[in-house]
Amino acid sequence: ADFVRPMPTHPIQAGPTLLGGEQPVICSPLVGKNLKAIKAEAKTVKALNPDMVEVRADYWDFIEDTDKAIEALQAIRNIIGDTPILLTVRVAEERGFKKVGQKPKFDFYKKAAALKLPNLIDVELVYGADTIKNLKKDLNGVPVVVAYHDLKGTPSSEEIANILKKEIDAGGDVAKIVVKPNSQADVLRFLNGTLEFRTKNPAYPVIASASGQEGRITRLAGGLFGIDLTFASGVKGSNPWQMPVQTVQEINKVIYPVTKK
Ligand SMILES: O=C1C[C@@](O)(C(=O)O)C[C@@H](O)[C@@H]1O
Repeated sequence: ADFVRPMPTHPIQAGPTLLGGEQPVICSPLVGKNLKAIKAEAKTVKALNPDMVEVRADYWDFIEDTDKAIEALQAIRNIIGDTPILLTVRVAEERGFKKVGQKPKFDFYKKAAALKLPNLIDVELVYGADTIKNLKKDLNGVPVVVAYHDLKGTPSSEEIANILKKEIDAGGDVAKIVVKPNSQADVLRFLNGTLEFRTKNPAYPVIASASGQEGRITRLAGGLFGIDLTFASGVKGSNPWQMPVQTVQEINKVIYPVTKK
C-alpha cells in the first residue's frame, strides 16, 4: 500500500482545504497593522497560494472597533476568494502583538462568524471550558481551534497529549499547542506528545509547532507525528521560525507524497 501519514479520522473541510488530509495544511499569517498594509499583504499572500490564511487581528490598529474590524476582514475575504481563513486575536500573554479586551475580541468573533467570514476561529485554553463553550454557542457553527502556548519550554509527552485532550473537552474542534524546545530531546518529546494524542484521540485535527532553531524541523516533519497544519511566512511571518510558503510547499511534496487514487 502507498505510504500515508497518521491522519485524523474526522478531518475538517475548510473551503477547498481539508484540515487532516494527506498533506499538512500550509497556513500563512497576515500581520499587517493598518487597512492599507493588510490589503497589500493579502494580495501578495494570495499569489503564493497557501492552503489557508491566518488573520492575526491582534496586530490591527483598530481591532477594538468591531465595525472597522469586520470591514477589514471582509476586505481580506474579497481579496483571497475561497482561501480559508483562520481568525486569531492572540492574547498578549501568549505572544499576541498587544493587549486586546475580551469583549471587543469576542464581539468581533461573533459578528465575523455570523457573516461566515472565517472558516475557523482560534481561542486560547486559558479562558477555560465554560467561557469557550459559551462563546461557541454564538459562533454560528464555525469550528473552533483551542490553543495553548508554552513560550519557554516543552511539557512532557504525556502532558502535551493531556493539554490537547483538554482543549477538545473545552469545546475545541481542533486542538493546538505551540512549545519552545531547548534541546533536541525536547523536540522528540514534543513530537511524541502530538503522536500520542493522535493515537489516543484519532478523531481530531491538531495544529502544533515548535519555536527556535531546534524546533524548526517540526514545521516540516510534524505531519508524520500527528500535526495537521504548519505555519509558513508570506510577506512577514508571525513567528521568526516560520519558513517561506514556497519552501514548505516543495518539502511537503517530498515528505507527504499524495497517494494515487
Ligand atoms: O499560535 C500560532 C503559532 C505561531 O506562533 C507559530 O509558532 O508559527 C504562529 C501564530 O500566528 C499562530 O497563531
